[in-house]
Amino acid sequence: MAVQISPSILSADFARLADEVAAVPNADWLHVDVMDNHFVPNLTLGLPIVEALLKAAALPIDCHLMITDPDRWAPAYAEVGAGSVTIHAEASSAPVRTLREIRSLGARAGLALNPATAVEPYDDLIGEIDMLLLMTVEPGFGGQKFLDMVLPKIRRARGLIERHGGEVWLQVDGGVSADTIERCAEAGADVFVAGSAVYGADDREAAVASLRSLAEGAA
Ligand SMILES: O=C(CO)[C@H](O)[C@H](O)COP(=O)(O)O
Ligand SMILES: [Fe+2]
Repeated sequence: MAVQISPSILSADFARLADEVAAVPNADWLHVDVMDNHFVPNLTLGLPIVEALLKAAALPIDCHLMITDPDRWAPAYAEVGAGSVTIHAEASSAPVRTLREIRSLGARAGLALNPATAVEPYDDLIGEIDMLLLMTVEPGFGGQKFLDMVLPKIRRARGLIERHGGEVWLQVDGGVSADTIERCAEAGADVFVAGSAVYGADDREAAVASLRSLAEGAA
């Protein structure tokens, strides 16, 4: 279970995106939060900016779609070259079809669950995904406080993934920082999204390195 760090550009300076993505060369992924003002009460960016980022960024892009009707919109993100495309279970009416389509277009397929969504009903979907994303804040905004109540679900999700062979990555997103990352790693997460903890730091590269070493120490 290798630790991976995926800085979220939600907390970056949107007027200087190319410089901001270049500031984290030691990360594994670049986490891009697509929000539509419907599924969540915030509007960020969409396909044209993801396409521009794909040209500007050396890192693979991890697209987190917080949008209504991901069944309609998600495949396009895979088609333009995102390395990973994650849809919300709460928003999808045909997750099996959409996840298979994402995979068939060459991207990793992710399924995200809000803090109040139980993981057990998705046991049978584990074979259809490459990554399970557990939200550790309510989706919509960066800089929120980590929800400790999700820790038992991280543990249960890790058990479920292991029963399916252990190949699926377990990502946590929201309030992940030097104060909380060890708890997540101990519980079984292996991919860590961090927005404000990376882009709020003066030295972004050092913030990524320190999060990685804390997670590795606790895993
Ligand atoms: O999906 C998200 C919010 O919905 C973001 O990825 C997440 O909140 C990152 O920001 P921070 O690390 O500051 O909490
Ligand atoms: Fe996210």
